[in-house]
Amino acid sequence: GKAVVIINNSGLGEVEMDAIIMDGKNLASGAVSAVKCIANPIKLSRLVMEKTEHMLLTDQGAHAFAKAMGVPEIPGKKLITERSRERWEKNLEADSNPQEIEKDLGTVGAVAIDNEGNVACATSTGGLSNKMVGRVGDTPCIGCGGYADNNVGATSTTGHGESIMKVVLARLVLYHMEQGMSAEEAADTALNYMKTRVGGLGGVIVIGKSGEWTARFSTKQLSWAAVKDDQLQHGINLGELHTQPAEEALVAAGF
Ligand SMILES: NC(=O)C[C@H](N)C(=O)O
Repeated sequence: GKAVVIINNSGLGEVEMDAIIMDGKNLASGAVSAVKCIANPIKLSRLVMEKTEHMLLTDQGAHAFAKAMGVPEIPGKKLITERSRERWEKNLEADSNPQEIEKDLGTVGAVAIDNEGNVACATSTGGLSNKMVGRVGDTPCIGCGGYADNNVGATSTTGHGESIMKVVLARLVLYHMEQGMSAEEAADTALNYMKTRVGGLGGVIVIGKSGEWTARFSTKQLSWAAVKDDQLQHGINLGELHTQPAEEALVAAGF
């Protein structure tokens, strides 16, 4: 059997977030795990990267650091959407399947390249619904939730965290690119390995050092968008691809 779950967020309904950011130029990175009441965990991760000698701060120490840096705390309830609250409640029912990651839509990731060939990645998540208190997922772990190296490219991942950690998914994608695969081939090969080796599903966004990019996933959907030369491309389902001027999309979104 499984270990007895003593403390579970199922009872608390609170949000604990993990995040990472990485700079491909010097392999610097910063991460936070198990933080609550922080509006922008990636910004806090960036402060860990830029203002400390360390790479990952967790829980109480991360909060003390946030306070010292003047990062305000927000009410935890502000981080909870109606949809995620409903899911949490549904997962409390005896016949529920909280492990189902297909609907864990709280993870946000980004990869980028500038005109000097510097790449970077960032990932932020509330993790899996109804997880144990103190459970840290893949997202803040370097090489799992993300990795960036100017010599290869950058990746940000989403999906079943425990599976992602087993295969060190972000670094695995970049490894395949180092071995000569295209970004797309590398993403598919790594995701397929995770599926066949440990039965885990997920998605990755990838950018190569020469600017080629891809969004690939073994889950049913992945919401992705990319901007290049003022053109916006986006999709959700397999094979879905829309293109429009970025300017037009920004106006439509109210910016
Ligand atoms: N939906 C997600 O991406 C969850 C995240 N990878 C985690 O396991 O914490």
